[in-house]
Amino acid sequence: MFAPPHPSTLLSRPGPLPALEPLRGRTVVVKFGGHAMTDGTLLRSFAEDVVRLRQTGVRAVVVHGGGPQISAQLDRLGVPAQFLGGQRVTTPETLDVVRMVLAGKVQRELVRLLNEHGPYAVGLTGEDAHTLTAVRRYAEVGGELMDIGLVGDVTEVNTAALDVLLDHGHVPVVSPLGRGTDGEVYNVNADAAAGALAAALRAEVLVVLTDVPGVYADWPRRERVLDRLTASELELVLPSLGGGMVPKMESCLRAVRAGVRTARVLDGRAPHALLRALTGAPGEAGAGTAVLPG
Ligand SMILES: Nc1ncnc2c1ncn2[C@@H]1O[C@H](COP(=O)(O)OP(=O)(O)O)[C@@H](O)[C@H]1O
Ligand SMILES: CC(=O)N[C@@H](CCC(=O)OP(=O)(O)O)C(=O)O
Repeated sequence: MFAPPHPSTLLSRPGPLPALEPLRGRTVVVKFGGHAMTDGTLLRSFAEDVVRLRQTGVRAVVVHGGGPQISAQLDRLGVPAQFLGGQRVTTPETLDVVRMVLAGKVQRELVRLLNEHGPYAVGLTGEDAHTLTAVRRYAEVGGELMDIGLVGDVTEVNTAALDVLLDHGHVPVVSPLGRGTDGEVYNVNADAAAGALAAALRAEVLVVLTDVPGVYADWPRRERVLDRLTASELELVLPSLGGGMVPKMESCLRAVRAGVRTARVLDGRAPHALLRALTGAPGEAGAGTAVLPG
């Protein structure tokens, strides 16, 4: 069986990485979930991988989450965190904290780590330059539509600012917030933001880094991970998925249906998980679940 190259081999020489050559000039959207941001070492290893993509001429876009980090901050402020249908109930007060944590803390930390390697990263939120336009979404609970506040669905993506940054060799780091045409700012699920961006940018690959090795076939049993699914197979599997996996797989489906060649969901808590995923083949250790056209 193929053994993925050890990260130290991947990173022993600085500069372009030959194994990434097929992606040169292509766009790769990486969603880094809050549950995968376990410690500083891991954030550093993630930043190294993204820089490696950039150094190989890959147009890399990072979309970050931060759900657990938002909940921790709300807890510190004594504001209860509440989710309905997998989305955070977002009052105006909660939105302030969401914006503060996403754009002021998580995004800043990623930008700082990426820029330790060179003048690469530029942070922005979906509000900037109308990158993400959103409309209020309601949660469906037991067949009923519930008001969950300032939570949005992405209806439009304007890639103009991202294109300029990518054309100049920058790595955009995008916080999942959206601008409403009604003058509101909306809290957008980070998986949904990443899927919409991957689709609009016609990315080659969407990588979703989370805290499970991929999609478990018999959830909630954690025995067998699916190594690949076509978009049509995924449509059949979607109703069996739970919790946080639903928006991830909906986003992968949206991206692949829009022309993205591969969407992958994998465990981002292993060092250099991103490079391993992009340089290995489906089914290999650490490669996660691949969603393919068809
Ligand atoms: N079929 C499934 N396979 C794997 N994980 C699943 C499945 N269904 C639900 N999950 C849950 O989805 C979680 C990942 O989503 P989430 O907690 O939102 O992470 P993130 O912060 O990375 O977005 C997993 O930890 C797991 O509990
Ligand atoms: C509407 C909604 O739920 N938004 C999310 C945005 C952050 C996110 O999605 O972060 P993860 O990827 O780490 O889960 C939230 O407020 O938690």
